[in-house]
Amino acid sequence: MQNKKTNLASQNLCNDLYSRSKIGPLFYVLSTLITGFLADYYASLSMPFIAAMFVLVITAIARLMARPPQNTKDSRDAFIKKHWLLVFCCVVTWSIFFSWTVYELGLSSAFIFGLVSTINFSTAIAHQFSPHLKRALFCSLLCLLPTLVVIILFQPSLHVAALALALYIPYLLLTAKNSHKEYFEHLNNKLQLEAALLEVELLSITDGLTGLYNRREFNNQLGRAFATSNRTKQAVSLILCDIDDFKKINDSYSHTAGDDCLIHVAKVLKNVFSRETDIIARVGGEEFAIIVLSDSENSAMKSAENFQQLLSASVCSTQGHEISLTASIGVVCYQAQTSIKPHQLYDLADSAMYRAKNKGKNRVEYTTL
Ligand SMILES: Nc1nc2c(ncn2[C@@H]2O[C@H](COP(=O)(O)OP(=O)(O)OP(=O)(O)O)[C@@H](O)[C@H]2O)c(=O)[nH]1
Repeated sequence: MQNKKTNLASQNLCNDLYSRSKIGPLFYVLSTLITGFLADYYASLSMPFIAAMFVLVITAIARLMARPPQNTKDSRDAFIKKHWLLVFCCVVTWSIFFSWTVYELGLSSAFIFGLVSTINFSTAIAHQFSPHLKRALFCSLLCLLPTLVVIILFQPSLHVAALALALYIPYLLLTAKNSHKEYFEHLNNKLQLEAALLEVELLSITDGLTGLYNRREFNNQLGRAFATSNRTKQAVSLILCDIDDFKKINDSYSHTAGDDCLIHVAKVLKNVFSRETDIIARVGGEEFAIIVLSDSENSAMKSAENFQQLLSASVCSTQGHEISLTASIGVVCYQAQTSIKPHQLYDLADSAMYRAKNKGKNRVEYTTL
């Protein structure tokens, strides 16, 4: 269960990293283009500008194309590492390009535009990628610090901008930490809700005592089996089985012992009807139904007889008693070409089962269509 939750969390982290990373690369490319235009790098065919554009376009394509894997934890971990490497590449490229622009031009329209872009990028990284807090903070600072250092060392006229940037850093660190906390609170709630929904879904289709399907789900499954049979032209057999003299068991040993007997019957049924396509349901108090797909009439009959013999040869040990059980069983086989409805098949199996009761119980009766 814990493992499943960890897997779901890691899949969510992967998917979120990808979806939050989709738009960012385009802005790096756009901002570099505009800064380059404002700085007049087009006319001078500036090499740092061309190199930055080249790297940013390539990493943008790589970020968009590397979709999150859906299988193993190792492949998800590898995806996260690779994706972060690409984010790192974008940030370093922009950071070097803009620091160099600041170094070359000082105060200019390219500086103002680039500075706002730098603040935007560092904020977006710190918040959008806050699930991976350390990496997010590292890249966010990597975006800001080189520009800050260049301003301090080489552009004394821009020291006010450096002061604003320096003041922004602690604010960024604190809010990123909050985003990280909120992300995991939200993820935890989401996973808990999904798990609760799954549990409710499971409860709505199973019988609480035996863990088999309940009557409602049995009806759904029978409808589906009919549809499959009509499509594939394979036979569907329906087996109904009713525990004999169950009232006596309850009366002689207690209702709890009766419950244990029902669990015991479910176990024997699971042993006999163990194919993946076999559907076993508890359709009444001491009544069970089995849908056997793609089976010949004979083999469904054989399985039913096998179950009847195994059950009568077994004992249910409960509360210091060894209780013997038998069942009366009715079998009917549906061929796709026969024009009957699922509920009519059920009635036919039911009447076969009552024939077995009337003929002395602990036996299998078969109805031919
Ligand atoms: N312990 C237990 N008993 C149940 C449960 N559901 C139904 N029963 C009991 O199953 C018994 C069924 O009794 P009957 O319908 O008379 O059938 P029977 O005694 O098996 O007799 P035949 O069907 O003729 O063999 C009743 O006493 C119900 O109370 C359950 O979940 N647990």
